[in-house]
Amino acid sequence: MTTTITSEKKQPKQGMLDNVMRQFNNAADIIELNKNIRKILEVTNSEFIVHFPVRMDNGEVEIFTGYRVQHNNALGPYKGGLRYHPTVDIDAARALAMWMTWKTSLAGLPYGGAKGGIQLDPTKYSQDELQRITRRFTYALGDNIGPELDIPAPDVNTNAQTMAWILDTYMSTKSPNERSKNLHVVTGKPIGAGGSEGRDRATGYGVYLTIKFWAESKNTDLKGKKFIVQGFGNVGYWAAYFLEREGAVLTAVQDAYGSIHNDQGISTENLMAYTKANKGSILGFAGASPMDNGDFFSLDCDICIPAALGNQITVKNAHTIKAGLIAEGANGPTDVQAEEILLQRGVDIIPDILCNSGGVIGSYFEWLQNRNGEIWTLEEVLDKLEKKMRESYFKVAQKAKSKKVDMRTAAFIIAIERLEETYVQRGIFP
Ligand SMILES: NC(=O)C1=CN([C@@H]2O[C@H](COP(=O)(O)OP(=O)(O)OC[C@H]3O[C@@H](n4cnc5c(N)ncnc54)[C@H](O)[C@@H]3O)[C@@H](O)[C@H]2O)C=CC1
Ligand SMILES: O=C(O)CCC(=O)C(=O)O
Repeated sequence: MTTTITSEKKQPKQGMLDNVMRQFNNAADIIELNKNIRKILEVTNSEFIVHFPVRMDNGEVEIFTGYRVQHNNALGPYKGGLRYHPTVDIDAARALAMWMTWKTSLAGLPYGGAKGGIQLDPTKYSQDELQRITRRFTYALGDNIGPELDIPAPDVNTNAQTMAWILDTYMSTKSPNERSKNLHVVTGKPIGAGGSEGRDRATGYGVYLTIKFWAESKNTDLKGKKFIVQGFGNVGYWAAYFLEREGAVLTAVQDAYGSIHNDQGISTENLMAYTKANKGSILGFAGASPMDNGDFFSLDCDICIPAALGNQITVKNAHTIKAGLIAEGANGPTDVQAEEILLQRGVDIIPDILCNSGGVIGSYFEWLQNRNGEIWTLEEVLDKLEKKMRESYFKVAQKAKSKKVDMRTAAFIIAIERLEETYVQRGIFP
């Protein structure tokens, strides 16, 4: 099934899809992208919507809806995470799949872009139920995913365990002789199930690295800088952990349950230990005071790291942000109008497709190891990741300077130009 995404002029809808289309069109206009290639990149290649039944612990059967959108595979197999959240729908999956295409292209990976997930609130289900839901979703997707076709990974509310269930289910559909050739059908697996050292922290480490490169280019030190983090999951925690090790001070955190604040500093390790014992919630942590969610983004700080959901920084709060840098750990946290306000106010933004690209780069390393029968050390993985992220960061900074555009537009230009070159070289649109 192929579905057309209409451009923002035809579809004046707010949300992540509107955002990514505006970002794409802005960069495509600047480089006067070949109109035929533009037509291709404006649409998704394939979209799968599956409804599947799962038996709950109480014996009742519930029907779930899952999505997988494959945006583009000109550069290689589709790649991108799976999200379990009530906001997952076809438009969210389309937007997130498109961001993956730009992200993998920018990072110079041999991948295209995809994303998907299940529309559900995982807090309402037991671990056993989540396992059955994940396995039935994997059967429903069937051979529309695959190690050389489309490779899922963790995203919001999915993790290494989810990937292990997918791997196990997918492998069970293959003949015994084929099973070991399918280890790279998902990345972000537990180490014992074929995962890579360092993939757990790769996204947050990458967020930290881009902030470090920003500081380098501004000739400033991260020591003593105050930062706030929205989302204290995989990305938010690891970003905070590495920044804290550099001497920066975490002063506030917001998650799905509420917000906490301590100007003297919040220990990332203590907070993580607390949330693990507190069903994932930061609320009640003794090392900080609760605060209103509405005041979170306007807190006095140097660096703001949105690492939760999309469309969090909007025209409603962009004027109040005090941070001089926004490092986008999340996908699509800043909407286009908010970005205009922030740029006018001189706030720097490290865009998502650069800032959080450590995750998919880490996934690429896992995929390569599985494919080649190799096992790399944590040190090797983090070294290679730093090298790749440094290259991407300064390429974007250089492009922003030469084209006199902001970092996001520069990142999009690099990503789109790589895709354009591929199509032109293949001779499809001479
Ligand atoms: N996990 C990965 O490797 C990558 C994740 N990302 C992006 O990073 C973001 C976070 O992903 P993960 O850390 O993996 O998810 P996660 O599920 O590990 O953590 C999500 C965090 O966000 C919080 N949250 C959820 N809704 C919220 C709300 N309305 N307000 C404030 N906080 C809220 C949750 O309580 C939790 O602390 C997402 O946008 C994801 O797409 C991007 C690249 C890779
Ligand atoms: O690791 C991956 O393959 C993709 C991670 C992801 O979903 C993202 O970068 O948004």
